[in-house]
Amino acid sequence: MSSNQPFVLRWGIISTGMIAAKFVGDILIDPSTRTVDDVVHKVVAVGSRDAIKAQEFINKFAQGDKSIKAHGTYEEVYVDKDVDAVYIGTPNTYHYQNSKDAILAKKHVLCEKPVTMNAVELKSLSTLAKENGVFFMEAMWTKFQPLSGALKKVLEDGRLGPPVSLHADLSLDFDIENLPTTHRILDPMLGGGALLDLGPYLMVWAIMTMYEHPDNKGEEPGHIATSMLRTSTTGVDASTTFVLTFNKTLQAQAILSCSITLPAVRPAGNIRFRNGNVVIHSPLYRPSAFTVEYFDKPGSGNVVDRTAKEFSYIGEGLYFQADEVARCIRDGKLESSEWGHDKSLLEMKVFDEVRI
Ligand SMILES: NC(=O)C1=CN([C@@H]2O[C@H](COP(=O)(O)OP(=O)(O)OC[C@H]3O[C@@H](n4cnc5c(N)ncnc54)[C@H](OP(=O)(O)O)[C@@H]3O)[C@@H](O)[C@H]2O)C=CC1
Ligand SMILES: O=C1OC[C@@H](O)[C@H](O)[C@H]1O
Repeated sequence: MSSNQPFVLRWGIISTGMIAAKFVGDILIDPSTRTVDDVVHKVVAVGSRDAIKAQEFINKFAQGDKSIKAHGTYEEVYVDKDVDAVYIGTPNTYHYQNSKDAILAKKHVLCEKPVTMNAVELKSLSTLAKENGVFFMEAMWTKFQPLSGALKKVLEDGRLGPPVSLHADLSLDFDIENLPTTHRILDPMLGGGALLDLGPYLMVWAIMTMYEHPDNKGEEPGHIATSMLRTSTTGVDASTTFVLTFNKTLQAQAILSCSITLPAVRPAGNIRFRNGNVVIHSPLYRPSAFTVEYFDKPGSGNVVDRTAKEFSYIGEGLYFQADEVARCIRDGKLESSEWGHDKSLLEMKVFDEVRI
């Protein structure tokens, strides 16, 4: 329960890469700027494989705050008694081991997407987190943006009827011809490729529009079809398309594409319902707007009512997921009800099947 004093969550940051910097920049923004007054975030430690890098990171992204400890190993963060929760921003293939080490040290964990490399790893972490009584969540920040909450309300009010199809495309041109093959997006040893990098966002849209839809009653897709194009250099997938067919309680398909060699498509998502459409703006990981269209009668395609909803906030919007972590920990929850282990597990199971 909230009291007059905000709940302070003390974070330890694992790694000093690009997204760790953005995460720290965001959680240090005054929560009142997003009308949040019940939780606040404090960075108390940064861990890098190199202590000098950790200190440089603090100087650059946390205004050189002298109260933040710079650790030269990740292990020092896990055992730091001042740390409540650990944020993991390492490459994909390290998520399992880093999360496991943090959980065994009894730290709560927010781990970057994709949470693990496969379903087996995730199941093991999920069990371990529960055994150790700690909160564990994939950093699926899109789910916690205000736009996602607003869309959920639109879907739940029932006026659109059941979903029929979702076409979603998240493409980003990484200019892979000019990247070293050791870059995280190309290197199989770091979990490179379009599916693992961009696929989690496609899954969040399929989950929001179909898996979570009240008419779906929690059923997983009954069929998955897939196709991949691989890079000639390292063999990771350059472009992947997969189709999830929800044929148990819904009669609906999510047609999902991602690419690391193509520019973004606009709009990035189109959800079709019996009674209308929802158009999602690009980029799918942080859309700033969606448009809801209603038909004159079911199935007609004749739009008679159109409403655009726009969202803006300062920073990147990575703090909304951190607020969820803080509230769950404050309230003694081991999982988020919005992005619990079941949803990450569905993502991992789908990815396992897509890669067969
Ligand atoms: N939510 C989002 O919007 C985004 C999420 N991501 C996710 O974040 C993760 C990291 O991506 P990003 O920040 O772009 O990656 P970077 O390459 O910029 O940073 C990764 C960091 O991980 C640490 N690290 C540990 N082991 C290795 C290794 N063997 N090789 C390279 N780095 C290593 C390093 O920190 P140190 O040297 O300090 O130990 C490094 O700085 C990925 O899982 C990705 O999917 C990425 C971009 C955006
Ligand atoms: O999570 C991500 O979102 C944005 C992209 O820039 C990035 O490659 C990806 O990891």
